[in-house]
Amino acid sequence: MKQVFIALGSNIEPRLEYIEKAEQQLKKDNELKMISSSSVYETEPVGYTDQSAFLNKVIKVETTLEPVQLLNLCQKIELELGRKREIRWGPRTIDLDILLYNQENIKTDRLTLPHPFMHERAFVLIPLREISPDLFLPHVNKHISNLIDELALKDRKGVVKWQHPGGGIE
Ligand SMILES: Nc1ncnc2c1ncn2[C@@H]1O[C@H](COP(=O)(O)OP(=O)(O)OP(=O)(O)O)[C@@H](O)[C@H]1O
Ligand SMILES: Nc1nc2c(c(=O)[nH]1)N=C(CO)CN2
Repeated sequence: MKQVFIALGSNIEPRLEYIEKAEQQLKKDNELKMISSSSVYETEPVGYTDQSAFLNKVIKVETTLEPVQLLNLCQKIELELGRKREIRWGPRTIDLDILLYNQENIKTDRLTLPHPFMHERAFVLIPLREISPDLFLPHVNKHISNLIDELALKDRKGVVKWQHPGGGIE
């Protein structure tokens, strides 16, 4: 079994539904077991900023799927949930990014692991620290908490635990 972290994001309504459906689809796969799941965070858009706020979370899974098989599964779920590739870093019903696959380093046309931007994205690091507070990232030689400390304050402030408008905290 390989330990894998996956980031989920959505900024087209119903955002929470897209995230929950993607998680359910992943859980359905026989070769994948859900280990833990962060809270849902509401996050300011990064990169292309003229778009709605995202909901983001990070999950930890164990899987016997090879990295490319896991990417295929993630992309199949993105397609099923109506994901269209229009603007780079633009609005999306669902985005599934593989952050880490064991400690493997991979660089092919289709897949880069660890995810090339994960160490600089507050919307990834903050939920990731919630479920893996002692994580060390060999590819940047840093602990997760050091990476978060190094983020600009405004970037950290752009990531807040999301309150479901109907009541309880997610
Ligand atoms: N670790 C990874 N996880 C998911 N996709 C990856 C990864 N590494 C490379 N890719 C490739 O990235 C391509 C573009 O993915 P996508 O359209 O989701 O990018 P994006 O989410 O807009 O931007 P970003 O890559 O900055 O998160 C995919 O077709 C996929 O082949
Ligand atoms: N807040 C936030 N910003 C983003 C996100 C995302 O998931 N959350 N995904 C992007 C492309 O992967 C680009 N920008």
